[in-house]
Order: sequence, then C-alpha cells, then structure tokens
Amino acid sequence: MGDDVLQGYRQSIDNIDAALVHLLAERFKVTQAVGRHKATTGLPAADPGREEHQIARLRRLAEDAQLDPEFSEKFLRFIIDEVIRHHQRQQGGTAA
Ligand SMILES: C=C(O[C@@H]1C=C(C(=O)O)C=C[C@H]1O)C(=O)O
Repeated sequence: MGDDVLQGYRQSIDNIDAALVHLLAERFKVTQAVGRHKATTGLPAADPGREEHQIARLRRLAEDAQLDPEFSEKFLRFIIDEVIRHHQRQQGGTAA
C-alpha cells in the first residue's frame, strides 16, 4: 500500500531539487572565479548597480512565469549576499 499519486509528485520534486543543487553549484563555481578576478584586480566585492538590474530582471521573469516576484527577489538576494561574503573572504577581509 502506498499513495502512488503522492509518490509521483515527490519523485518530480526530488528531480527538481537535484537540478536546483546542480544549478547552484555551477553558479557558485562561476562566482568563485569572479571573486578571484576581483581580488587580483582590486575590484570591490559587491556591485549594487549590477544587483539592482539582476533583481529587476528576475522580478519580471518571475511575473511572466507566475512565480511570486517578492519570493524571487528574496531568493536572489539570499544567494547574492552569500556570494558577496565569499568575495570578501577572497579579498582577505572580514566577511559579515
Ligand atoms: C558576481 C558578482 O559579484 C557580486 C555578486 C553578484 C551575484 O551573485 O550575481 C552580483 C553582483 C555583485 O555584488 C559580480 O559582480 O558579477
């Protein structure tokens, strides 16, 4: 006995979660490279102008995809803040 319908949904959720982990792993690989580049060229860890554009773009994409734009912004903000902490560490600074 078992709920085959729930099982089917959960299999799909597990596949999506795996894809999210892989996507995040690739994103952090690239941002680590950006952090190394910034550390060697003396660029600041954070770029608020770039972040503003990314968040505005993601909110538009979320609306088109019928995903809550507030959630999308919070999600991206959470990731970007972690990237900035990595960049600060790569610059030898004290990460917040
Ligand atoms: C990756 C960068 O560094 C920071 C992190 C960002 C991100 O995770 O998307 C965006 C802007 C920067 O504050 C960058 O400058 O492109």
